[in-house]
Amino acid sequence: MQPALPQTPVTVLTGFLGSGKTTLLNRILTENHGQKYAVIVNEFGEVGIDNDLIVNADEEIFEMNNGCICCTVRGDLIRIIDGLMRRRDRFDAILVETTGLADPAPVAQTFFVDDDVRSKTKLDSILTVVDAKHLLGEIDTAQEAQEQLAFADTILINKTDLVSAEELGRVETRIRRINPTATIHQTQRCDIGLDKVLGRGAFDLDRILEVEPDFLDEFHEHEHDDLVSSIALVTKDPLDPVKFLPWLQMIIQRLGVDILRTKGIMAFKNDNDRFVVQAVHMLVEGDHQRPWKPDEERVSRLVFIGRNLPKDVLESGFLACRA
Ligand SMILES: Nc1nc2c(ncn2[C@@H]2O[C@H](COP(=O)(O)OP(=O)(O)OP(=O)(O)O)[C@@H](O)[C@H]2O)c(=O)[nH]1
Repeated sequence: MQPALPQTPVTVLTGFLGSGKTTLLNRILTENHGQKYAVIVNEFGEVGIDNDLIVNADEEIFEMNNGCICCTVRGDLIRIIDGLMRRRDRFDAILVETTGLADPAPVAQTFFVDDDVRSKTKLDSILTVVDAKHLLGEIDTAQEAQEQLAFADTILINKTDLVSAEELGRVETRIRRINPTATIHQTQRCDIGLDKVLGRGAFDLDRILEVEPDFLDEFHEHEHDDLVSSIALVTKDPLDPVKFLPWLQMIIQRLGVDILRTKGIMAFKNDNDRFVVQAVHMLVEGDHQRPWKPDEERVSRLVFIGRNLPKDVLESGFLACRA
């Protein structure tokens, strides 16, 4: 008889839109900790961008774009893990980054209710990243954000540079009302010793059963905020940065309450580098990322995620920024 292989540890990385999950993932993938991770990334919206924002590490990265991970969990996630497990000598642990709008319960549940997955993997931790600046404005309307906190065993209160000590205290108090036991760390740009968040065996099934008594039942119901949708804008024509950047600023100032998240990879005229724009509500960042590769098609992709987004206005404004 073959000796049983050790179960591969899995970390589920969750947190509301724009909280800092990819920032943490990039840290994990670039720091020198001697571990190799297989990464499963799920994102909201039909045009994939997250995969392009993850550092080009030598890791195995799988994208799941077709819908929300918590809804497709029975199919895609199980299939990907099954495929990974056939190559389990190539990595030490698995990271699953969920979309900002995912309920982590069905994701975590996969590691218990599917026999094959359960025998080969072990849920190590549900790690939730929080945007200290935006949490209090979002938490009452976003059921998913509450679920992400309730299920966490470790919480990073990130973006502490954007709030006062008093605001930070209010954020922590609110989190404690939802989850009194998780370990909480405060971070800027998710700067944390990785030994504090990975491989700690922090997941506690008994506690989860207290939060969600039907956690191990086969069909776990969960709800989404159906008003949140995404709009993807794409063009192969180069954009003029002198038109595009002020337009984006203006749109985000005007619609920033409803636009939860903006992400884009832009191809500007006479510019050999990819330009990445990101915004969480009205806070915008933009920078060159890396040169376009010779065989890479120079396509600009911009995704807005939010409520009541005026598609026609966004589309015509975007196309008017062509050089
Ligand atoms: N000021 C500040 N900005 C941060 C910090 N951490 C991350 N950001 C910025 O916040 C934005 C969102 O960060 P991401 O890591 O992409 O967030 P995410 O949770 O992966 O986003 P989604 O996957 O879209 O939900 C980016 O523009 C980051 O540069 C921080 O500590 N302080």
